[in-house]
Amino acid sequence: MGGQDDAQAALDPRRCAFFFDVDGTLAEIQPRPELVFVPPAILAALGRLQARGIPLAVISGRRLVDLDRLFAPLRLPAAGVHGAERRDAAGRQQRLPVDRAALERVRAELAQACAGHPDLYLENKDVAFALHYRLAPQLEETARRLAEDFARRHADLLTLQPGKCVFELKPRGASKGEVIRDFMDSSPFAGHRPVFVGDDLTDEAGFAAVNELGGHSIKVGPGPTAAVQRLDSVAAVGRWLGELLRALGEPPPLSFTQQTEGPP
Ligand SMILES: O=P(O)(O)OC[C@H]1O[C@H](O[C@H]2O[C@H](CO)[C@@H](O)[C@H](O)[C@H]2O)[C@H](O)[C@@H](O)[C@@H]1O
Repeated sequence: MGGQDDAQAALDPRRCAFFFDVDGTLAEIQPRPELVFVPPAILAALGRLQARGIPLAVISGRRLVDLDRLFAPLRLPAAGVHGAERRDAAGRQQRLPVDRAALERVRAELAQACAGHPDLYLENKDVAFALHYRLAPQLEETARRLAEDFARRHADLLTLQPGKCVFELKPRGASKGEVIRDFMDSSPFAGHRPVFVGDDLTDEAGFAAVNELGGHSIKVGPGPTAAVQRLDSVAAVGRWLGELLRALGEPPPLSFTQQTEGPP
């Protein structure tokens, strides 16, 4: 634990650029994707860090349009769909080139394949597809087989990305590690020490990237990881954000104060 404590103590927020995964990191996992919300105290903390000029971005499997809804009124630099969509700090958007007509054919084929399994939830992200089995855990193997089959037959377009109760088909070349590297080459991130906080398998590429760049990686929750520090929960991420604000001489949002200091 001493190593982790030292690593955390060494984090001077003025010298860092922060990258955050969303589901399971800044927001609690929910039974369905559309039920997710970012706790107000976390939104407030991100807003204050951004207002202080600390470079930060969210790096998510979700689409940019969904991220803007989740983080409103903030409009953060962001990568969506595991890095396939990007918006830099100046608001410029970029997308990995994809064959939309071919992806539409895949979507239709997947929808047909899932029609026999109404308890599987197929999330359509335009350039990626997520097969969710959270509400039907008995269908895990069915979802895995379907996703593996599609990934094999459409390997020119899509790559398999397993996650929490989900098998995703993401565009070839989409990687959280690559997108963090790209952000680190651009203003206002360049010259800072990258810190990435995430919870899931897709985040391991991000942990590897920041480790290689001499940065700091933080895994939320249990499970094997390349990250060098661990936080227990979304609430712990919230308290950690509060510590960053304290280091900047700002009071943490009220609910973090209550969580960290306990009853009066
Ligand atoms: O990279 P992230 O920001 O963590 O996004 C990963 C995926 O998150 C969502 O699915 C996950 O969260 C859902 C809501 O809590 C949960 O129901 C599901 O089981 C999880 O897999 C989202 O729906 C995906 O599109 C994201 O790629």
